[in-house]
Amino acid sequence: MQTFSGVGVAPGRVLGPVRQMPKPVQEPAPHAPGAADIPADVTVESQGRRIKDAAKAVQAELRARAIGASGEGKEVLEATALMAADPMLVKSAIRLLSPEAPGGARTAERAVWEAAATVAESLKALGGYMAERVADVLDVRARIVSELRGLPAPGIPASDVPFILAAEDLAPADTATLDPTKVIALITSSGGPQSHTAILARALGLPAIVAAPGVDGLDDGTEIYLDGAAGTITTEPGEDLRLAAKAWATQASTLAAFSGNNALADGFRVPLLANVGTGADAVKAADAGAEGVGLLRTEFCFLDRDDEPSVEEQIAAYGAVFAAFPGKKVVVRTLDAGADKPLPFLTNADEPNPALGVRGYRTDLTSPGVLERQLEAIAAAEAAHQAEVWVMAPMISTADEAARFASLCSAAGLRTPGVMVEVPSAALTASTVLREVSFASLGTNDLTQYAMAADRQLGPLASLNDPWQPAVLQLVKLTVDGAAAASTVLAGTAAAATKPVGVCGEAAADPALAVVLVGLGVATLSMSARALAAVSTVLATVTVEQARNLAVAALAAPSASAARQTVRAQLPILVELGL
Ligand SMILES: C=C(OP(=O)(O)O)C(=O)O
Ligand SMILES: [Mg+2]
Repeated sequence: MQTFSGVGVAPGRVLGPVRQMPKPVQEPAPHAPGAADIPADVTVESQGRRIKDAAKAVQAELRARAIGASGEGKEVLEATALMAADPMLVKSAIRLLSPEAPGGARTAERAVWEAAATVAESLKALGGYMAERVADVLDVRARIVSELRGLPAPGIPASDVPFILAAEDLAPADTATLDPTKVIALITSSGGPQSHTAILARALGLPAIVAAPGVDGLDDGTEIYLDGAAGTITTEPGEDLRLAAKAWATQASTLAAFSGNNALADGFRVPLLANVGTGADAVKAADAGAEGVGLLRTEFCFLDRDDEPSVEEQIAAYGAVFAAFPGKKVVVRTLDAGADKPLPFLTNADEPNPALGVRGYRTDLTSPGVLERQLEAIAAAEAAHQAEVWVMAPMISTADEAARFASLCSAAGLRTPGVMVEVPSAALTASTVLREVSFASLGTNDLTQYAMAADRQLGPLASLNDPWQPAVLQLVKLTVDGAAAASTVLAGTAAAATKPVGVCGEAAADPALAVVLVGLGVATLSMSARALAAVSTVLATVTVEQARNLAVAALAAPSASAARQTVRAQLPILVELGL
């Protein structure tokens, strides 16, 4: 028996076989003309056959997976399968094997790599629908090269049986193909509690542990037990752990669904909203009872793009979200590109320190016009739907930035501008920042990383990267107090109404921390739809006065773990529900 420990980021106790996420495909070395790395018995013909066979094998595999898939996933697999046997790709790769090819003969792997790059370039130049196929060509290229090398195909492994996905870390793009009926839990050797692996796990309701060194070395098929609340992983689980997993499965299915009208024990209303990335997410969130959307991560609509989406494409993407929430609030966040979410048309991949770089609202400095076009699209989508649209900018650091963003919103006809408070300077100066806008939403993921100077993606810094850190709770309090002060200063003016402060960082999805946030004066909580039921069930057990007392206790604690323990000890429902 072996045990591993990491940081539990999504609760749940499950048992199952491990499947490792294959490592990303490395670019084959360029073949230097005249170099003797192609053995004499390897003929152009034999290499050509290898390429054809590899392309056919990839196509057959994708077709087989398409048969078992449905909806959007099926379409993607079918389109990629077609691309795999594209004669243009195979023929141009075979041409590059010849010693007469410009630059000399290549290895089969290198020939496929370069031929696909050329196909991708020409598709990109054609623009529109063709340009959207670039990602498929590059995916096919990686699959054919892996097949030639005898390595497993890149991406989330296909499997007929449910499994626990192990990886070093997951990129946001990997997550598009993750099938929650097959992947029952996630474990990673690196990644922090606020990394996108963690966010995804919570969105899908999958138990997850990050920063567990060694788990990326577990053999495929090894049976493990994991406890996502405790952050522990055990191989060769005994009868006691099997029973624990069974008990959790029974309990999880009995948690009451969210009623869609969240209130504390004394009737005090705290609307629970959802964090979404696409129209499909929004539909699921509405079905789960979300009272609106507290964070539409617009960059998630365009993560696979390397050019700016047109205004029409944006209108369609945002409209799909608004359509799911007629008459309800939808808070749209303008593009938050950079650091863990690069968008090639906005961010520079060579920045030495991307988390402190040109990201979020700051990309307006280097790519002027993109923000205005996005606001135009949001306003047009709003006009076509019934949702009550609020708009906020990510990574606002100063009152001047807030004022400029508000004037851009007003020029676009958007009436409710706001800011994310995720940079400590914005929390510290909330009383002036909030004078410029109508609301704030605390992004506790980034607020924690910047307050603690700890990269949110780094496993070894996970204990610093904890929103229970009293320093982070102080910044939440300063923001709420600043918003109240801004409202008082503006008393008697048209902008005097109380400026609401919500939370849309992952802190809101932790039911115990949600109680503290409400006690600190936060007006709304936004989270992945999966967390709504647990958070509302726990909030319903406290009055606003009790929540305030727990907030005082958490603020006074000397450490994150002491704050967590103090509060959890007062919330017996957590143990009852296994949270
Ligand atoms: C909600 C947040 O935004 P993201 O996780 O997308 O950076 C945050 O930083 O808390
Ligand atoms: Mg953020």
